[in-house]
Amino acid sequence: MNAKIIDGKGFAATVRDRVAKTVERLKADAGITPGLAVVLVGEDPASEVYVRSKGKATLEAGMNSWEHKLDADTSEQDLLALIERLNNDPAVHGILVQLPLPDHLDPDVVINAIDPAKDVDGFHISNVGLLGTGQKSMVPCTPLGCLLMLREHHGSLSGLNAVIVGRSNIVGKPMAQLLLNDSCTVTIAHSRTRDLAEVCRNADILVAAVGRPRMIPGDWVKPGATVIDVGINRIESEGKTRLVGDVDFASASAVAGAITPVPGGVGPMTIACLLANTVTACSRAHGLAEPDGLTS
Ligand SMILES: NC(=O)C1=CN([C@@H]2O[C@H](COP(=O)(O)OP(=O)(O)OC[C@H]3O[C@@H](n4cnc5c(N)ncnc54)[C@H](OP(=O)(O)O)[C@@H]3O)[C@@H](O)[C@H]2O)C=CC1
Ligand SMILES: Nc1nc(=O)c2c([nH]1)NC[C@@H]1CN(c3ccc(C(=O)N[C@@H](CCC(=O)O)C(=O)O)cc3)C=[N+]21
Repeated sequence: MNAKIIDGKGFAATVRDRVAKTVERLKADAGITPGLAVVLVGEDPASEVYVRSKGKATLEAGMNSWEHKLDADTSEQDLLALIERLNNDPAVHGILVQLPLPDHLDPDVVINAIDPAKDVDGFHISNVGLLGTGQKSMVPCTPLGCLLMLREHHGSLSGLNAVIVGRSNIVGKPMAQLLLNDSCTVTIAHSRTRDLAEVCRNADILVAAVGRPRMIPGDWVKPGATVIDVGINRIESEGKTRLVGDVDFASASAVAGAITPVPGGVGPMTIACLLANTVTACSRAHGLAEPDGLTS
């Protein structure tokens, strides 16, 4: 193995520490405690795990945390009523509605009901538009975490060829916007892309956000490239479930210059950035200076 392993877990601990220090300052100087409300509809086991770890991380950073667990058959009206209540609650600075939602709920309607200033996921159309035009917004946590790791590793990203595999609204598209804002030359690939292997081989920065276990092998990776593996896939191996990414780590790490592992890469950074966004939202709500190094 030649690649440097980008330690997302370690970097996330640093970000969380910075968040905790900012929270302490907000409490001491302004008497404000940032607060995050997470809404979970239904009983998806993976979502329950994420929601629990988000709640734990929020409390550890010294912030207030609220979990709203609703039945799988909750009506749109009831969910929108809860969001309205959280929008109007001054103690709540961030609202996250865990995705995916049950099929009878339209995620666009639900997300766009969140006050954009409290939309710590950065999924509201206002935030998407602000990011797309290079204005101050709330930035989606997973792409923000990837960007912070890339900047930490490379310094400037200007002029680098970035290829993102995946065009979802929550990962691929905002990742492309952020890398474009940092002056990368950006290609977004997806399931209809022709000769994906060749497209990937052109990447100085390769971001995989597909949801297919170990889909990207080492011979798609340009020697020395930086590989960011967003994929979180649960697979059965030797009678146990384990997590693997969208990149075949064994072969890719022999070629890449640097690579994020799964677990311990992008996932922990996502949670750290959620905390960072909550503190940013709180600071903006009170007209206070924003914490340094925690936004795009
Ligand atoms: N670490 C973290 O914090 C997070 C991890 N994830 C993980 O990241 C992965 C992606 O998530 P998400 O963006 O929500 O997924 P989506 O399913 O919404 O999007 C997947 C994308 O991959 C593309 N794709 C599918 N198959 C292929 C293929 N064979 N070749 C090329 N492209 C393909 C799809 O193309 P098309 O549009 O053409 O269908 C689509 O654009 C998942 O494993 C998810 O669990 C997600 C969020 C946070
Ligand atoms: N509104 C919304 N916002 C999200 O940000 C959101 C969402 N919905 N739905 C689901 C995805 C997925 N996601 C992850 C967060 C942390 C880890 C994480 O911490 N992973 C650990 C491993 C955790 C484990 O062992 O299961 C790691 O990669 O090391 C993974 C995935 C956020 N998402």
